[in-house]
Amino acid sequence: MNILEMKNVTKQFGGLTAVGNVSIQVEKGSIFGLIGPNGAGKTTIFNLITGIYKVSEGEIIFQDQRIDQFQPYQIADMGITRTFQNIRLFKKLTAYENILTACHYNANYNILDAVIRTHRFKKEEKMLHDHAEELMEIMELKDRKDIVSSNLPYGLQRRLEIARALALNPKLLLLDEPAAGMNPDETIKLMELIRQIREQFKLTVVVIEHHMDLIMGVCDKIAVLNFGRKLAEGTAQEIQENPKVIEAYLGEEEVNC
Ligand SMILES: Nc1ncnc2c1ncn2[C@@H]1O[C@H](COP(=O)(O)OP(=O)(O)OP(=O)(O)O)[C@@H](O)[C@H]1O
Repeated sequence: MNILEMKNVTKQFGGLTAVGNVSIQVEKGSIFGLIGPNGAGKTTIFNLITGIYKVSEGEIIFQDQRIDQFQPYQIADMGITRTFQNIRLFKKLTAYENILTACHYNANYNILDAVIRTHRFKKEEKMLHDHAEELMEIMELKDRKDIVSSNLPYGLQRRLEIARALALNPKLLLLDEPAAGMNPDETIKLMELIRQIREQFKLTVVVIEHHMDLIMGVCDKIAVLNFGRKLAEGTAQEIQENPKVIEAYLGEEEVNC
C-alpha cells in the first residue's frame, strides 16, 4: 500500500523546470531514497510534498488524500515532517529543550489547564517530558541533554534535528541530507538509527542523500533524478546496474553524486 504518491508532478520557476513530470510511489513502511546531482530537483520535491511550493502541474496524494493544494500546516498536521539541508535548530536552547518544544506541539491541554496547573496539565507534561527523554535516549543524545544545541558537534546537531522531527509523531519523515558533514563512522551509525526509528515508530522515510553508502545500505527503493526528470527507479542493486544511472554519474570514479 502506498502512503505517498506523486503523479506527473511538474514545478516551474519562471522558465526553469526544477521538477519535470515526475511520478513516484512510496510504499508505507519503506525507506525511499531520492538521489541525483546538485540541482536535480530533490529538495524542490520535499518543498512540494510539504506544501512550501505549489505544484505547477500534477498531483500529490498522501494516504489516499490529495494534498497538493494544502497549506504547510495542514500537511504537517496530517503527519508529514521534515528535516532541512541546513540545520534549523533553536540554537540557544539545549538539546533537551529543542526536543521538548517540539513535543509540546501535540500537547493535549488548554491554557486554563496550564494557568491553574490542573491534574490533566501535570499528567500531560509528564508524558511530554518522558517522550522527550525517550527520544534523547533513542538518538543517543542523553549525555548531551543540557548542552546548548549550537555547541553540539555537527553530527549530533543532525541527530538532534531528527529527534525533534520525531517528537511531532510523523507518519512520513522526510530527511534532507541527514548525513551531510558526518564522517564514515557517524554515517554508518545514522544508517542504523534510520532503520531503528522506522521499526520503532512504524514510519515511512524518504531520504535525500549524497552519501551513496547510506542510500544503498538503507533504502528499499531509490529514485534517481537528473535535471528535474526521473532517470531511473528501483532497488539499490537495480540502480547501481542501470546504464543510464551509470552514465549520469555512478560511473564516476568517486561514487558521490
Ligand atoms: N525558489 C526557487 N526559485 C527559483 N529556482 C529555484 C527555487 N528553488 C529551487 N530552484 C532551482 O530548481 C533547481 C532544483 O533545485 P533543488 O534545490 O531542488 O535541487 P537539489 O537536487 O535539491 O540540489 P542539491 O543537491 O544541490 O540540494 C535548481 O536549478 C534550483 O536553482
